[in-house]
Formats: sequence, C-alpha cells, structure tokens
Amino acid sequence: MNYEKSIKAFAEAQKHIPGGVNSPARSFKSVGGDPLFFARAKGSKVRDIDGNEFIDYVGSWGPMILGHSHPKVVEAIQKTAESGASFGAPTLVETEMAEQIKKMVPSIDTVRMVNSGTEATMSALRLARGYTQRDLVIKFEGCYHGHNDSFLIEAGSGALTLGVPNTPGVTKGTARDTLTAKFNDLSSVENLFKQHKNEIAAVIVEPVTGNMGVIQPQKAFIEGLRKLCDENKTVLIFDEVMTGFRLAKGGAQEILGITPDLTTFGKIIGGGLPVGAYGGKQEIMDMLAPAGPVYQAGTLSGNPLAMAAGLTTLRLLDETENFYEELEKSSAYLEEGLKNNLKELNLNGVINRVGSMLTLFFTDAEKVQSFADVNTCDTGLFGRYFKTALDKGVYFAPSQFEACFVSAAHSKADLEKTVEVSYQALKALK
Ligand SMILES: NCC(=O)CCC(=O)O
Repeated sequence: MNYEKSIKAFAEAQKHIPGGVNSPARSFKSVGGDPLFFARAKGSKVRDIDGNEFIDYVGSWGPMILGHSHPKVVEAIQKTAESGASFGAPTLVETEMAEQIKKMVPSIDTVRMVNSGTEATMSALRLARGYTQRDLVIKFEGCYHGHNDSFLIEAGSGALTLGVPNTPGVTKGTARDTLTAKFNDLSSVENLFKQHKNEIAAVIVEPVTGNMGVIQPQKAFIEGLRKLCDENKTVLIFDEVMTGFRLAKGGAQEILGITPDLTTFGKIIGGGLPVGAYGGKQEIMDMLAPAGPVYQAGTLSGNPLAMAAGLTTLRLLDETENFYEELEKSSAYLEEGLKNNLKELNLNGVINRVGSMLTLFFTDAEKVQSFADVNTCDTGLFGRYFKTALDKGVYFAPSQFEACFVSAAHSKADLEKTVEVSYQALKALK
C-alpha cells in the first residue's frame, strides 16, 4: 500500500502538534513508522487520506460498537445541531440519558455526565475520597484509568506502550497516595489493606482489563475485591470505560455478577462524541455538589450533541434483538480463526477474548492472566505482525497492550478476510 500522503501529513503535523498527534496511543512509535491519517469511515471500514481501506478493529479505541457513521447516530447529531450545540443549562435529554443508563446498569442509582473517561475516573476518585474521608487509592499494575495524575502510576495503555508507566510531572505526594497491587493476585491487595488500615478510600479496577491487553479476572479475585472493600468500608470502583455497554448491556459487572459501589463510563456511552459518566450508590452520589459538598463541574457536561449520539447508541444496543448474542458469535468466529492460524503455523501465542474484546499476545507463556505474563510478550514480533496486517488491509490497534474491538458492522466476509490476513501476517514472522 502507498502511504505517501499520510507520511507527508505526519511531517507537517509534527511542526505544530507535539509528536504530531493529539493522543500518544495513536502514534505508531512502538510499532515503527508513521501513523495513518484517516479521512472517513463507514461501518467496519476506515479509509486513510491515500485512499487505502482497512477493516478496523480499533473502532476509535472502543466507542464504535455499532460501526462507524451509523445512520441513526448521524441523524441524531445532525438534528440536534440545528437546535444549538451547547447551553450550559439543563436539557431534557440529560435526564433521558440518565434513565437509559440506569435501565441498562442496575447498580447505578444516579449518574453524573462528564466529557471523557479520564474525567469520570478523576471525579469518581475525588468522590470516594470525600465520602470516606480517606486519601489512598489502590490501582493495579498495567491497568489504565485515563491520564489523571493519580492513575499514571504503573499505568497501562499508551503509557505502557511508550515505556512511561510512571510519567514525569506527577508530584511525589500524589504518587504516594496511589498504591499498586497485582491483577488476579488477591493477596497483593490484602497486604495493602493490612498495611494501611482505615486509610484506603477506593479500589479502582478494570474488571476485565483492556489496557494491558484482555485479561479475564479470576472469580476468587474479583469476589475477593468486593469482600475486602466491604470489610474495610472502601469504595469499589469498576472502571467500565472499555467494558461498559460492550460486554453486555450491563457491562462487565453483569457478566461477573459483582456490584461495584461506583462505575465509570466512557467510549460507547458517547457514540463517538466526547462523553464520560460516573454513577452508583445513591448515598455516595448524593455527596456531589450541588446536593453535597464534593465539587465537580463542567461547561460541556451533558452536552446536547454528545447526549444525542450517546443516547441513540445506547438505545440501539438496548433495543436491537440479540445484539450481544450476534456480537458474541462474530467475536468467537474471529477467536477460533486466529487460534487455528497459530496451530496450523505451529506458532506460540495466547489469545484472550471476553465478548467483543480480544488480544493476541505474542508470548511463549501458556496463559496470560497477570501483568507479569503480559510482560513476557515479544513486542518486536507484534510490531511486524501489525505492519503486515496493515499492508494487507486490516487495522489492529498499534500496540501489543491493547484490545481489538469487534463491532456489529463486521460482516462474515470481514472476519474471514481478517483471519486470512492474520494467517499471512503470522506466516511472515517465521
Ligand atoms: N487504551 C487506549 C485508550 O483507551 C485510549 C486511547 C488514547 O489514549 O488515545
């Protein structure tokens, strides 16, 4: 494929935008080469400015579960724009949105809209601290909760991919208030609770991880977190920015059967526009201003355009018959195909999939269940695999430590082509 225009565009962008991108995760730094500049997208496909078309498994890093430019979402945005883009005053659609979220996620008593997943986790942590009157938070190595200072400690996603899990710029004081534990290792959490009795405000976790690649929590681990939080009067926060409305109507908490105290949302909830939200137990949420003393605000929070896109998306997910069953079938087909490829080529690798989130780990390990397992991966091999797949028309996330997202727009033909391209890309590694 010819990427001439993207290469030129990146050279130009670098003169004006730090590193040429507005979010590091979208650079191709870890896989080598220049990122592609996209011009348009429809359904399962994205097109770059050179006119190349790709089957897309990034889906804007998760939001596009219905596929790109879904006609109903486009219509909702267009219609809403005619009535005014932003008022900074209440609108009816915000209550409709809150009702829709509550209907799909039963643990939500009330919910506050914000503008990104980062804002959601930042605000949820402040609320948990205000509620418990404690300072410390436990997060897990390799988990990513957006780019707030408190969470850029042993962080996953782009921070891990680019080798900066602990970024400069976070004060020592802030870093001290974040304790890190090991995902799927309950004893690492128990130890922190023992060492810091009555000091831990919150435990935050991606209930199914996506930001170090996909890892399913072991039952004893996730149940143990709930129990430890109950025993210690600590707020359990599920960060469902990736998993919310994706793994089921009610997200990871529905499939795991665990009720968190607070949940954070992003991505799908905005239907492609910038939206985040956090919600949960009434008693905790009532601490938020103006009802309570914990302050959190936003000019664009509950923005009408964003609400229109998000609410239309959530309603389609809620009302389309067998939506999640069909998505499961497509995703299982992809998993099966990729597994067969590894087997036929006699290559090592682990494929973790939960619903429509999937990661192919380039590792000799038998299983990937922990951050230590993730760190056994050969990122060089991944980079070569990624590039061959790209050249053959399949766009996976440009990092070993991310999930592929399957959407409802991926057709049988798309999935078949992806399995074939993946075979060729794996074969090229031998
Ligand atoms: N794991 C990647 C993301 O969730 C967000 C992408 C970004 O930071 O641009």
